[in-house]
Amino acid sequence: MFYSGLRRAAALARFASSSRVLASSSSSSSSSAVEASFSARPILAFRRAMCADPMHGYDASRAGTCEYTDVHYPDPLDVTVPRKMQVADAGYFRDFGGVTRFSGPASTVKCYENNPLVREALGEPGNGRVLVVDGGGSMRCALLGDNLAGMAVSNGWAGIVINGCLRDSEDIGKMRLGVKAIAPHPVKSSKRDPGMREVPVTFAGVTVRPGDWIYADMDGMLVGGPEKFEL
Ligand SMILES: O=C([O-])CC(=O)C(=O)O
Ligand SMILES: [Mg+2]
Repeated sequence: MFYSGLRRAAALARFASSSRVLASSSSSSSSSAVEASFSARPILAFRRAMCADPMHGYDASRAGTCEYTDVHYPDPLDVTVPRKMQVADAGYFRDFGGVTRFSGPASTVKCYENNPLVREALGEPGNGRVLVVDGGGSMRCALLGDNLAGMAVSNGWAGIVINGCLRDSEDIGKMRLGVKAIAPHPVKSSKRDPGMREVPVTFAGVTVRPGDWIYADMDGMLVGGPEKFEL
């Protein structure tokens, strides 16, 4: 306890002195991009200072769901405050991919216990998109497996979010792909009923329209609308 208190105090002192250096040099014409980003990003600069401590191994440049909600989801209890983001219900998804932090514009599939359109979508160039599959929350079969997930990786999809199940979860966990789903299930889905592409889908307390930006990490999932957010 005592040592961690000292460590924190040292990190705070480093943060204070680095902010003084940056503040005094920011008036000069030689301000670097780092200094510019410091003034725009005090929270990230603070994290960077904390990270100078080798005991803290977290990512100093993180801009994840917590930082986005701090800025764009101002008062969680005041329902009259306008929101720029929707936040998915807690505990709805589990992370299954080898990547847990991903973002991109959504492409959507709506289907029920059938996955031909999931295959069709993942066979297209992903260009960093996130495939959002509303499988109606069925717990009776899997809408994604290792073959389809492998196609997603090869075709450049950033991630897949499934309101339903997947299989081959051990293999998917080794892939360079973000995947959120409800649960694993060993049974594959039918191939008879295609379902629908690029329609609005609603689950986990959020509505995703095609083109909406998805931000996902281990803390949750945000839907940011058609405009991409940068911190
Ligand atoms: O084929 C399916 O429907 C799911 C599957 O197992 C895979 O993608 O490997
Ligand atoms: Mg399989």
